[in-house]
Amino acid sequence: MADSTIQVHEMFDTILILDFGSQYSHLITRRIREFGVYCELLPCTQKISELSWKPKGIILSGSPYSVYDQDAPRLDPEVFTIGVPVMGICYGLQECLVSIKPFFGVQFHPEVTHSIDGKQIIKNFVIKICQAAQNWAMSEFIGKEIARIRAIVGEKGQVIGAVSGGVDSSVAAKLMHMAIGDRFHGIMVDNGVMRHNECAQAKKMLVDKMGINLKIADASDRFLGNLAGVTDPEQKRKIIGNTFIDVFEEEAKAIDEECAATGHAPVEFLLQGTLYPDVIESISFKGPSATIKTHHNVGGLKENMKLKLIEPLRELFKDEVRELGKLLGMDDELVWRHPFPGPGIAIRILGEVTKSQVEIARKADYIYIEEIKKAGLYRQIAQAYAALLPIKAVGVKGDKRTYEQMICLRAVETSDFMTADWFPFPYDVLKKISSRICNEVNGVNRVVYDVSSKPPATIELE
Ligand SMILES: Nc1ncnc2c1ncn2[C@@H]1O[C@H](COP(=O)(O)OP(=O)(O)OP(=O)(O)O)[C@@H](O)[C@H]1O
Repeated sequence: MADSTIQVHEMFDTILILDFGSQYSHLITRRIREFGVYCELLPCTQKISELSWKPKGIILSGSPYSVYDQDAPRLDPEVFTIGVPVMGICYGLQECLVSIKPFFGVQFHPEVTHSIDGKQIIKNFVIKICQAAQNWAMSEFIGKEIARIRAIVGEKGQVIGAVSGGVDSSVAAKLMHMAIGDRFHGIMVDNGVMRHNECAQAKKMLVDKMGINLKIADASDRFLGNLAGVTDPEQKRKIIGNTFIDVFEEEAKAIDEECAATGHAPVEFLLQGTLYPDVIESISFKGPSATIKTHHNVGGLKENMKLKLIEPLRELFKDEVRELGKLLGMDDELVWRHPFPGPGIAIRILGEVTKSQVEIARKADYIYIEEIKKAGLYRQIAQAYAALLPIKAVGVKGDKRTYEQMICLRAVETSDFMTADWFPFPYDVLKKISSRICNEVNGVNRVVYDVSSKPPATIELE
């Protein structure tokens, strides 16, 4: 993003959290945002003199280190000289003690929900002591972000972006549309392994209702052609990833040529729906010798695309993106959609991915999700899908013996997708789903429910 443009921490009073590597540091950020104050997390190695902005207050996080460890991370002493209140948590508190400067501190984790009144302690510090304004709200963010995008892109700039139909890229695309209209060119790639009606629905919502300039590139035959004969999960992912890049780059080139032919500026920017957890993951302190990993959302786009990244959601958490989606007029269906992997149904069909296998998996998945929604359980479940197991078993339909494949249902509850439990469905719901799938999906005579937690299983099958 261009350095000269105004950043979010310049638009809102901001609390700075310096991260010493505690696994809870991101929770401090969440807690502060929850009571309407903007905050950002930076690694503890951040030099205060190199900050281009002034925080309203600084919080020093905990750490897996002891302050007595030889390679323990050290605080920049300037933290105490810029005239803002400082609060230390655990390790952060001990760092303050070493510095013998005025500060506030606690020797426990107020940010975790188990700490009684922990949130209140943080709130008192941020609002009463730092006097930070409680104006961090998505309704405020929209206008400011649109102004920021306009400043970055300029009067004539053209932007492209991959839109999956998921909440992140859709919200990012909508913001772009509001900021620069049809100078944003969205590309949705139909990879042949999307869910039932997915592209048509996305078109209805994003193009017809929200007015986003979105092209749906039908490359389904190309993807399925490249996947023919492939059964290895990693191979499948790789093929889909590479095909995606090829298609996206071809479409981007076509848009660029069209811009040139119509006398418009060339495409200079690439929109990405990166969220704050990705940013935290890439910048948080992982020890003195750890290298910093950069996160790329649309991974693998070739260097020679030479596009500047534009990431309007990079300061937001998922629930903030959902709130934004609602404010921007997206319906609940889109805002609350379960995550869907880029390689789509291809990794939910074990073995070879063919058109007919995709049809079976797609239909079963549609019925499954429809019944989950009817039972009012969709929002309680973090992710649910039907997978196709290419093993055959004997069954009987009508008076006839069948020898057909199996559908495996998966549904999990989780707050962070790092660990997950299988969802305890009421029996009658499972019964209805199973009966509908066996009756309505040709080629299937058995339905099983996956009762494995993560770990040792993963949420997806491949
Ligand atoms: N079929 C597709 N067509 C166009 N872009 C896609 C497609 N699948 C994935 N992408 C792009 O890759 C990004 C990462 O995909 P991923 O499946 O990890 O979704 P995500 O990060 O949860 O975001 P979203 O909520 O937008 O789907 C998407 O945000 C989008 O930009």
